Amino acid sequence: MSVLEAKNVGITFGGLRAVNDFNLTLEQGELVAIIGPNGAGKTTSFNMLTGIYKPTDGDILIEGQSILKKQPHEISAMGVARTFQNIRLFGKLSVLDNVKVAMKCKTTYGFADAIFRTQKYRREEQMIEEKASELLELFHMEKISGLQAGNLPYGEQRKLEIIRALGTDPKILFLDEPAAGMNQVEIEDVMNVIAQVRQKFDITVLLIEHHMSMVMKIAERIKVLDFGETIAEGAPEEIQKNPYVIEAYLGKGESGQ
Ligand SMILES: Nc1ncnc2c1ncn2[C@@H]1O[C@H](COP(=O)(O)OP(=O)(O)OP(=O)(O)O)[C@@H](O)[C@H]1O
Repeated sequence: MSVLEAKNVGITFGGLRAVNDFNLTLEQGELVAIIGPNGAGKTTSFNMLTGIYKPTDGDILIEGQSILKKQPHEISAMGVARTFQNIRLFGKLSVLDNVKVAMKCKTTYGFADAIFRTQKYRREEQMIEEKASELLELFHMEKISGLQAGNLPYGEQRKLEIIRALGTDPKILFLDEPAAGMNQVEIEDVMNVIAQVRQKFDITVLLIEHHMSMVMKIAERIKVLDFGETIAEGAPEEIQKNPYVIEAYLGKGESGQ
């Protein structure tokens, strides 16, 4: 069974057809990218796939189950995690606490357990602390785990967002422009992080990215949107040669960033 299946999905805002006839199948462990010019419908598609927007038509299945009637937190519990275009960390909290907060959705203790610090509460809190520390170690951030997240360099904040998303044990990770605003060194770093995520966690990754050189290197398959329509889908080498893509996107001076 596919991890995710979007069938003829579309959404209309007022009179504007933002995404039309969007179809996508993700298999376990795949890394797929969505690209397209500004306003093409990439983020809107992400928002539908993660349950933030309800499509006007079509269906979205995660492991065979429709998400259309589910709330975002229920979809998250089905194994969906995402990062956003804009950084959404708790700037005043430590790096470690940021990861721990993201993992709270995995706890089963109640309010009373927390107030009375029951054994269940202490056991789960310790498990979270250990797992968050392991994740930070894996991505070489353990030495800065006590620093305030808001004081980290930009690239490290973006990396921390990916680690937070991983803390929820996702089956599918949606990354919305993980390399936005990064310099070349930071881009290389985030590419390594994504490669490591796939090696160590066997999860499916769908990403939106404007840095074409990065997309071409790491994606196995690319879907290209333009004015809400899919204009091409295929392996990076096919996409690079596709005349519609060149006209819509690559030809507008956004390649090779
Ligand atoms: N909540 C909304 N209400 C009305 N229109 C919207 C809404 N969200 C998106 N749109 C419109 O839908 C279209 C697609 O926008 P979207 O943000 O998905 O594009 P994008 O490909 O992610 O662009 P960018 O690369 O600039 O982030 C745009 O015309 C946008 O103005």
